[in-house]
Amino acid sequence: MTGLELKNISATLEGMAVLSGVSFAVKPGEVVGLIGPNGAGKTTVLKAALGLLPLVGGTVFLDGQLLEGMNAKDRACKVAYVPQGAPVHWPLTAERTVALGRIPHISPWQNITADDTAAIEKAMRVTDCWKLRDRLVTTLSGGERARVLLARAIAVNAYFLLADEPTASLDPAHQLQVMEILKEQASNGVGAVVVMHDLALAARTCDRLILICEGRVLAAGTPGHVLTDANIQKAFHVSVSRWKAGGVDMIAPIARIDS
Ligand SMILES: Nc1ncnc2c1ncn2[C@@H]1O[C@H](COP(=O)(O)OP(=O)(O)OP(=O)(O)O)[C@@H](O)[C@H]1O
Repeated sequence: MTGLELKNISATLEGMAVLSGVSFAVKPGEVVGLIGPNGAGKTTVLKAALGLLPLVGGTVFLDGQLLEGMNAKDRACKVAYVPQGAPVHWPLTAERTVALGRIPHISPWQNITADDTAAIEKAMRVTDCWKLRDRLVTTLSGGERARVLLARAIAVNAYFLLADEPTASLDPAHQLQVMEILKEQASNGVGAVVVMHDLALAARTCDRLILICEGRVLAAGTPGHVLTDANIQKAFHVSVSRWKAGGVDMIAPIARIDS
């Protein structure tokens, strides 16, 4: 597996240009943070990388192959997705919800195998939701549901994991845990792209950051290269404070800057 590569992606939604010439690649074994202000186009980038969006320009390659030339089952086995906001539509148990992650691997009319059952349990244990397995997902808290949906994506055993704000509704310990899980997935060869708004968490946990602003890549590279005062001011219209705590570089917004 060589990587997931977006080349010069442009997309228009309801007549409005949403992405313009977005290019970046994710390699197996790295965690890439996708950051940027609300409405910048981060979710749209993930949808483009999943082949869920008609593009007006550009190409997505998965392992050197054109994504649009691959069938849906193949794509779904290779790239897993954690959607934003932990939406759930059916009153399934948490375990059955996670089992949905195995669908791309199951042939029509085939029952789930011991491998599927093992993948489901493993994904639920690493995301700390095995104890929730018999609960209906519709009765779970937002944070519990978010962990179940992360488990569903991990259960796919895909080469790439695209997660849209998987830490958004989590308490501090579970935020750190989710990032640790993504790093552990990466150490096993998975390439992860994670959308996040917490710049300090992104800086300390991602190998690289891509800063999206108004549908374009404003900066890409190491957290130190991307999170400059100038880039943060341009993208987020805030000034930040930086300090070290317990050997960790911290960064927090301190004031809005009117543009
Ligand atoms: N289906 C759609 N039809 C029309 N416009 C859309 C559609 N989906 C997204 N957009 C617009 O595209 C732009 C980018 O949206 P996107 O969801 O990718 O932003 P984002 O960076 O993920 O934002 P956030 O941080 O708020 O989640 C926004 O202006 C949004 O209103």
